Amino acid sequence: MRLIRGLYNLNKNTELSKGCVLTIGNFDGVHIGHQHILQRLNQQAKQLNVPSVVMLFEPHPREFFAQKFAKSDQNITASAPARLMRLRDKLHYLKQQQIDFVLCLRFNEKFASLQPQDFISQLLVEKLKVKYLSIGDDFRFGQARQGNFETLQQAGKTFNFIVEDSQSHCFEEQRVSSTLIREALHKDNLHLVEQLLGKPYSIRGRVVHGKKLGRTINFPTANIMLDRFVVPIHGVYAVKVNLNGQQLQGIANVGNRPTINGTNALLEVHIFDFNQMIYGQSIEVIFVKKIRSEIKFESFEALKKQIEQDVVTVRHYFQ
Ligand SMILES: Cc1cc2nc3c(=O)[nH]c(=O)nc-3n(C[C@H](O)[C@H](O)[C@H](O)COP(=O)(O)O)c2cc1C
Ligand SMILES: Nc1ncnc2c1ncn2[C@@H]1O[C@H](COP(=O)(O)OP(=O)(O)O)[C@@H](O)[C@H]1O
Repeated sequence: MRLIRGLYNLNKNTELSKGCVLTIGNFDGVHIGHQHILQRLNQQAKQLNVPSVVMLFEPHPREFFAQKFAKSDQNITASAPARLMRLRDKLHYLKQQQIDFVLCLRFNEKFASLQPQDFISQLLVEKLKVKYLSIGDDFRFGQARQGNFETLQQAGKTFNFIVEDSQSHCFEEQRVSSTLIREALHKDNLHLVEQLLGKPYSIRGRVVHGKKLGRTINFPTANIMLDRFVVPIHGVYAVKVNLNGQQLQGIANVGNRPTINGTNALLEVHIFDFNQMIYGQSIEVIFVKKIRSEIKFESFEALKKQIEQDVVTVRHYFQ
């Protein structure tokens, strides 16, 4: 899979010169609904003998508009939903789905105000030479969200490309969506989350240095920075850790660490029966079961006692 960032870099890929099959969306979570769409897209790619392309936007359009409204009127508390995953994780799963190209476009004022017809003629027809487009029937695009599914169907007839409704996928009679998964995470129903995602919920990242306090209480924790990523989970979890092809067990905390007056959100994992320096290495933390919420303890000593208990709980759970 190849990642193309920005339209400028599109022309450099000769493989795309004979056209493509395309789908457009945020693909937050790359859940089982998305997977159905991507499988169908790949089928069409094979049939038409062109590469498959996923077009996505950074920031997500809802994040862009939320920020824009927040700036223009301080009284409006606009907010976009927390993402299920960062771009790096999304790309990992899109690669697993054997997508040929991901086209990641910056969603800005200029893009938001494109006329629907320009989006179609300049982007879909001229640049991408789309042969087949899979899109939800609620998709809106272009200035003031004027473009819709019918606009694209009409354009398909004019410019000779197929437009297909990507259709909702249901799980136990509920439409699978990123919102449904966020709700299940909120209720700590990690089992349902796994069923909807088609894989367990996890976060990948590089281990960074922290305050070096963990080792003083015999609970060294590998820290993953979450930066601007507003995580949809919070608290203490039984986890599995993938590190260099090995799967280990451990316990993790996602939060601000109020006991030590932490300010930024962090993912910290103490790996069981493990004693190696792994700073700078990439790990994947798989969330298996929520143990408790994060608490502000009176002292670091009290926190240590609680973590000791948590470890007993998690070890017992894994047994
Ligand atoms: C299993 C576990 C549970 C934790 N629970 C809390 C908590 O409830 N409240 C809190 O303030 N910090 C909690 N922490 C975070 C600790 O404050 C943090 O790991 C410790 O300060 C070490 O930080 P360092 O890695 O920067 O040295 C928890 C950490 C772990 C590993
Ligand atoms: N069992 C373990 N679990 C997690 N990290 C460990 C473990 N044993 C050693 N380490 C190493 O120690 C580091 C964490 O120690 P800690 O004192 O918490 O420092 P920091 O504040 O930098 O995270 C990890 O980044 C890792 O390199």
